[in-house]
Amino acid sequence: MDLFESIAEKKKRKETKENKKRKHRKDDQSSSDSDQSKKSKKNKRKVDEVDEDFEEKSETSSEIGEPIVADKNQKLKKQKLSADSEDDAGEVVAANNPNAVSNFRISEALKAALKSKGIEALFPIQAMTFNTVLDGSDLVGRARTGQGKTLAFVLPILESLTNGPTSSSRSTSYGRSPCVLVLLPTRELAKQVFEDFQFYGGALGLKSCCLYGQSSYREQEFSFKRGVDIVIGTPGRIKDHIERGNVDFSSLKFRVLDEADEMLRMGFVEDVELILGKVKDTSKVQTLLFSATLPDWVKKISARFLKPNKKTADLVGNEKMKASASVRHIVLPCSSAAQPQLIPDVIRCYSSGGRTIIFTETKDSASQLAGLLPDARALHGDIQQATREVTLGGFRSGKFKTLVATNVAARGLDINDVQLIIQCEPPRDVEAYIHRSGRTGRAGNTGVAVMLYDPRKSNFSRIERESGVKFEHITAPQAADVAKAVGFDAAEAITNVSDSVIPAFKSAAEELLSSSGLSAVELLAKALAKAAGYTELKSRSLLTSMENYVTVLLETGKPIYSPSFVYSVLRRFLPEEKVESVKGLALTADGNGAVFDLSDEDVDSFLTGQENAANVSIEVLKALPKLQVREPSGGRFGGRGGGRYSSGRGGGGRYSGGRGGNNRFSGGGRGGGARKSW
Ligand SMILES: Nc1ncnc2c1ncn2[C@@H]1O[C@H](COP(=O)(O)OP(=O)(O)OP(=O)(O)O)[C@@H](O)[C@H]1O
Repeated sequence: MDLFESIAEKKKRKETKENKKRKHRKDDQSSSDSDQSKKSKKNKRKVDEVDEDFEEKSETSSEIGEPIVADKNQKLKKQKLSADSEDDAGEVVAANNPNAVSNFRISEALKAALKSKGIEALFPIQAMTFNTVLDGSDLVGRARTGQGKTLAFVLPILESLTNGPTSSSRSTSYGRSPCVLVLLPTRELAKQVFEDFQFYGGALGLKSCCLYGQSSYREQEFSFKRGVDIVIGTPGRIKDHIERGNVDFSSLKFRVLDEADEMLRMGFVEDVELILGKVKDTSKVQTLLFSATLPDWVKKISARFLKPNKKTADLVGNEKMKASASVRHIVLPCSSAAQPQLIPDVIRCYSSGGRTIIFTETKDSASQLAGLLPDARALHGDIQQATREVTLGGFRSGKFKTLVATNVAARGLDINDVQLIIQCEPPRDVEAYIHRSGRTGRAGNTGVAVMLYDPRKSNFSRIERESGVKFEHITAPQAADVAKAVGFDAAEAITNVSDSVIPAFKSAAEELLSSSGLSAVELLAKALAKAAGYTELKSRSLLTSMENYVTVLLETGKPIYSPSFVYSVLRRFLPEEKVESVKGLALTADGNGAVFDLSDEDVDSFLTGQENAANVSIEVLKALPKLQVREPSGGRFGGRGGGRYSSGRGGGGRYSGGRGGNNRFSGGGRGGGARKSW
């Protein structure tokens, strides 16, 4: 959304969106207004908009196994489908679209289940790997976030068990042992994948169960006693059941590691290895690994679990862009103190009225920030499981629109209408950035990912380099931006108030008009601001996004090599307490200046004071210049302290400043620090 879109343009955009929704509602009248049917609307959009050229992707992970190459000639023509001829549309999809479900060995029951979700064609990763899995190969699959990797293993496994190679040897007796095991890194993701297996597997008469911490052992033990086909869960609880002798994984036919790189990381790999090792004859089990990120180190470890003739399907390959290509990747300079005031404005300007997920590095900061933000809840590992489930359920159903989470929500979670991701600081590693920003812009939708950073402490150039993202640089939304973003909705809210209120409020309105000394337009502007939740609008600085601060540039006519020199210059003509009040001091990339924030009431003393200091110039900035990036000092991502300055190597980019105008400044990125627990 262009921040500077006029209200009229926004009205037009909203009407177009409403018309589209009405059109989808017409097509989708049968579906109940559940999250699933919202997904089917999204899926339907996907089918209507299918227009994929299959190119052969160069394989980076060919060492992991023989690459699967899509049929070079598979070209899908643009589907111009009229929404009201739904059945014809289905035939049209089948005739022209090689990815149409009917072109794959998928049973009628499973086709019907897919159709009920609005799925009539497979996504590329699914189409590329379906036959490989159904025909019995081990597989490593990589596709960007939100590209349908879950069904890429769900569908062929279910078909194999009911109509394919493993159907004849599958037990259907009471008390049977499971033949499929799916391991995931978090409870929420385990529940989400379980729901897919329960829905699609249930359509084929298969039983699934979900195992994760702080859930009832008894129910799980009953499932095992009755017999279950598919077990989905997190390693800790699965290991517990093995140690209690409740479940026998010796005759598994499928082992799946979803978010495989996370599952093979320190802290999981030992349990994963113990669990997968329960299979008696590994020649009889198919092992599938999927993730949007597969760092080089995964190849070595995964070789322990995969057969020599394993296959690879890699839709990311050598492409520079590893993160979601349907997301706007934005960086915004902001001190941690300014975040609670800034974030509500970023949400108003960039969430398009949808859901927002905010990521913090620690559980405490997630809880604290959630407590400071309107309509927000926290999700992290210290929260009781029952509360976590209520929270996530409430977020999915729209009871509240802002979720503040640690990395427990970074991977896999597929939640409808997440329009905005905010990261409070650059994450520890590029994989976290890719997965967090991938909670939006899924299944063909677009989204926005805003990463806040402190120019003095942060360095995101490595994330930019390793993710292939070219960050869009902005500064804090200013009053005019916020008014533009919320003005339309506020105007609509006032327009929608029933005329029946006018007689009751008319005299108060006339009294207000005559006594306020303001014009009708000025009073209405106040009413709009109040309807949007604002009683005042403060300006924000460009460097730290602090309210009632401004950013200034100091130059001395010669190069400036360190912040301490700047403080010594300021002390020549300002009292100590004024010098100490300076915030966020950073050096410009050209080495000739320094920028820092001042409170509004101190600006005059700095500007007049400069006349008493030779060759010193101070000016209030309308936009940030390129800044020097603080290099991490030591370790994989360096420490938070120390660190050298270098002329902005990374992250230099153009940005649309809060007050408009295009200027250049370079980004910073956070130094690392110990791995945070979730
Ligand atoms: N063939 C399809 N047609 C339409 N929608 C689909 C199709 N396959 C999956 N989807 C939808 O796409 C969304 C993303 O799917 P999924 O969560 O499996 O993505 P993913 O690649 O696993 O993402 P991540 O890497 O973040 O885990 C889900 O809402 C799913 O229902």
